[in-house]
Amino acid sequence: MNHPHTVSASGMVGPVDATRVPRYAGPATFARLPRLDEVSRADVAILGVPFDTGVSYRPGARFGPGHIRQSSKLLRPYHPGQDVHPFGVQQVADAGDVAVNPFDLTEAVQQIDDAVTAVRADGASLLTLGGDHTIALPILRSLYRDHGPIAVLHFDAHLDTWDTYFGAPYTHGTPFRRASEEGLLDLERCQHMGIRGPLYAATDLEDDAALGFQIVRADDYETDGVAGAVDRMRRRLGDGPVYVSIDIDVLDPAHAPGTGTPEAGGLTSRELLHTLRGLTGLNVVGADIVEVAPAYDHAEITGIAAAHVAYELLAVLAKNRIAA
Ligand SMILES: N=C(N)NCCCC(=O)O
Ligand SMILES: [Zn+2]
Ligand SMILES: [Zn+2]
Repeated sequence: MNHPHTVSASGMVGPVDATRVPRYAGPATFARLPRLDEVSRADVAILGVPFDTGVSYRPGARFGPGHIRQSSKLLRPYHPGQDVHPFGVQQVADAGDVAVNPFDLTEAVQQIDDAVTAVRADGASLLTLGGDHTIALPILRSLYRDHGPIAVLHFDAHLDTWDTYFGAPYTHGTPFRRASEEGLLDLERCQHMGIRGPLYAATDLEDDAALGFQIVRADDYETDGVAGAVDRMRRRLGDGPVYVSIDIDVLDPAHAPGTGTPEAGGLTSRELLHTLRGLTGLNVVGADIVEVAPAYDHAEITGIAAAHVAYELLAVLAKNRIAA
C-alpha cells in the first residue's frame, strides 16, 4: 500500500501526514520519510548500518537501525526550538540499510566505506544509524577523501581511543585511535563530550590527548552546566569541517538503557539535545548515532532518545542550509 507523502511549499517530499494516515500504519522509514529511491535526490540521507561484530560486551546493536526507525514515528514536521522545518527546507530521505558481513570484520569495514561513499556521491549529507561504534572508522575514511583532516565531535561515556581488544584493531572501543593514526583527524579540533566511568589505566587519558582529543566530562556538565559545555565545544571545533559521532551510551542508563556498555552518571536526554542545538552555524559534514541495542530497551526509551537526537541534528543541518 502506498501512502501519500506531504510536499512542502519548496517541493521537498516530507513524511506521510500523521493526521491522515495513522502512524502505526505508515511506512517503516525514519520519521515516515520517503525512501531514497522515491525521490530524485536527497540533501540528507539516513543510512542504517546493522552491524555489531565489534562489540566487547552485550551484543544487539545490529538491530539499532530498525529500532530507531520504529521509535521515530511520532516526530512532527516543525521544530519550535529552532523555528525550522527539518524536512521542509531540505530533502531528507531514508537510504535503507547496508548489507554488512557479520562474520568478517575487515570486509564489513570496507563494505561500510563503499556504501557511505556511494550514498555521498550524489551530494547527500549522511546521517548514519548504527550499529556499534566500529562503523565510525570507515565513515571517517570516506569523509577524509573529500574534506581532508576533520574534527570529530564525539559524544560517549567511553574514550574509544583504546588500542586493541584480543589483539583486534577494529572494535567499538578503538575507532578513534585508528582514525587518528591514519591521519583522518584534525588533531587540534577533536572533542569528547560526556566521558565518565572507570578506565583501564591513567595512561588512557594521556594516550587520548596525544591522539588529538580534549574532554568535556559528564562531571563538567554538573559544574559548568550545558552552556559551559557548549561554549567549550564551539571554541574547540572552530570553523572547519566537523563530524558528529553520538554513542547513545553518553546518556545515563536511565535515559538510554538499551545499549551494550552502559555506565552510570551520564547526561540526560535534555542535556544532549540542548548541546546538539549548540552546533548551529558550525560546519557539520556528517553524523552517526550508534550503540542502540533494543534487546535491553524498555518502552522505546532509548529508541525515542535516538530518534530525537537524529531530529535535532536534522534541525541543525536545516538551519545551516537556510543560513548558507
Ligand atoms: N563504544 C562503546 N560503546 N564501548 C566501548 C567500550 C569498550 C570496552 O569494553 O572497554
Ligand atoms: Zn560508549
Ligand atoms: Zn562508543
